Amino acid sequence: MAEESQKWVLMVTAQTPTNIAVIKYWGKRDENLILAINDSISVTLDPAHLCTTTTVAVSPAFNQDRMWLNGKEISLSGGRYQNCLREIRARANDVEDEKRGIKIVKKDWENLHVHIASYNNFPTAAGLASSAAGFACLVYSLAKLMNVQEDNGKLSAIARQGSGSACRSLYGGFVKWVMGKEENGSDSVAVQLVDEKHWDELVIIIAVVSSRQKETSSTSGMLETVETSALIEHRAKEIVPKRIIQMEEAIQKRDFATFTHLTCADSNQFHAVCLDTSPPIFYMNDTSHRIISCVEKWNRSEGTPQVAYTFDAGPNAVLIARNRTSAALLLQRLLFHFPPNSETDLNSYVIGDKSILKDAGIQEIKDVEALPPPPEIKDKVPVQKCKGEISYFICTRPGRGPVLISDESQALLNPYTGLPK
Ligand SMILES: Nc1ncnc2c1ncn2[C@@H]1O[C@H](COP(=O)(O)OP(=O)(O)OP(=O)(O)O)[C@@H](O)[C@H]1O
Ligand SMILES: C[C@@](O)(CCOP(=O)(O)OP(=O)(O)O)CC(=O)O
Repeated sequence: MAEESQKWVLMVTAQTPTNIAVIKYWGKRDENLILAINDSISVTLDPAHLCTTTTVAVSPAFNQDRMWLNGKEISLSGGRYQNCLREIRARANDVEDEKRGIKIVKKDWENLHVHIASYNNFPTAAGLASSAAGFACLVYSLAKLMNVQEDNGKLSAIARQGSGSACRSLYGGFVKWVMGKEENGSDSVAVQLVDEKHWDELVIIIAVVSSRQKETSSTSGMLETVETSALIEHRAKEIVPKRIIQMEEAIQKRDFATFTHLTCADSNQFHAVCLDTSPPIFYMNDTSHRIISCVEKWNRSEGTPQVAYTFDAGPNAVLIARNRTSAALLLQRLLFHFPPNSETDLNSYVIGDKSILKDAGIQEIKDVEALPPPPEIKDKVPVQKCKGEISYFICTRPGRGPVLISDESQALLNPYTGLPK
């Protein structure tokens, strides 16, 4: 280590996407290593709309590992953070910054401490998979800082130990988490099925459902399911393996009808095993059910599916439309059924890729008010409008995997002090 200049701070900043499973992970065979009881498949969401940015720094001046999440210091003492930090440190290599005269040799990493600052550009712990983007970004940025020479597949096995779903955020496009067979989890890794350009006409609309409900965390929920549900074993052993094969084929062929059938069926089965848990776990609420019925009615009336729905451990709907035209028609339907509260402006009600709103012919609130009932419900009275049940919509698309951010102005830590800016 360059003893003469004890004050240097070396930093790396990275950005990592979140992901939504279309074949769900639910249930572990090892709680500590986070090993799943079935394979899962997800789509990575465009980091332009939902992502984590993390800056990691090392300096001989730091006397302990510290982390700030969304500006607030949090403890790193939890087992999941410790497992990720230990696994990354064990793979660290020599790092040299010749210009600044900094040299860290492999064994120095055992004694050097890190500072971590992370920011989610979407609500944390709100059922939008912040832990997935968060742990993927933590592992990816630390690996770059410490010159870890492993590919993203190997890094995914470390991110997995932070949160299972995080392993799938190491890649863009469609990603499979292979559950693996090894007891030490070395073969429980993420693999990219196709990149984000393969099926780029898909449009994703997330309905963030207003909810004051206290939810059961995914971690404890899936543990209770494995312990008490009679259905979960059948799902993991018989149903999911077949669906994984079919889903991979549907993705390769861009077969939207099969994709929709599998995505909706798997989401519904995941919620069915939650209901089969004792005590039962309710993640979806009445609003979620209303969204399902709106989509089901529309898909049925069209003959060919226009949109797939999937729900994680919460009431929020993730709706995957076959193309921009279907996405615009979907948004019209969603805004018809779920108009914003009078105090909410349209600009903050539909966020992300607002061009979908334009395609839907909606520029202002009066355009929402003027929306006619969708034809598939026209003759069925009374038409139900549920004002204020949705907090907001995020329009996005499949996106890329992690990237390094070289623009230092975007770093979250001060380059001289290593403390949050
Ligand atoms: N940017 C981040 N960096 C590191 N850890 C994070 C980050 N964001 C979230 N986390 C961790 O994830 C936890 C939140 O995970 P939790 O599973 O409760 O919510 P979620 O992932 O947003 O929702 P869900 O899993 O239901 O989709 C936080 O308490 C924190 O420990
Ligand atoms: C419903 C899910 O979103 C469950 C995600 O569970 P987590 O990855 O959050 O759980 P832990 O591994 O205990 O951290 C489905 C999925 O993402 O596959």
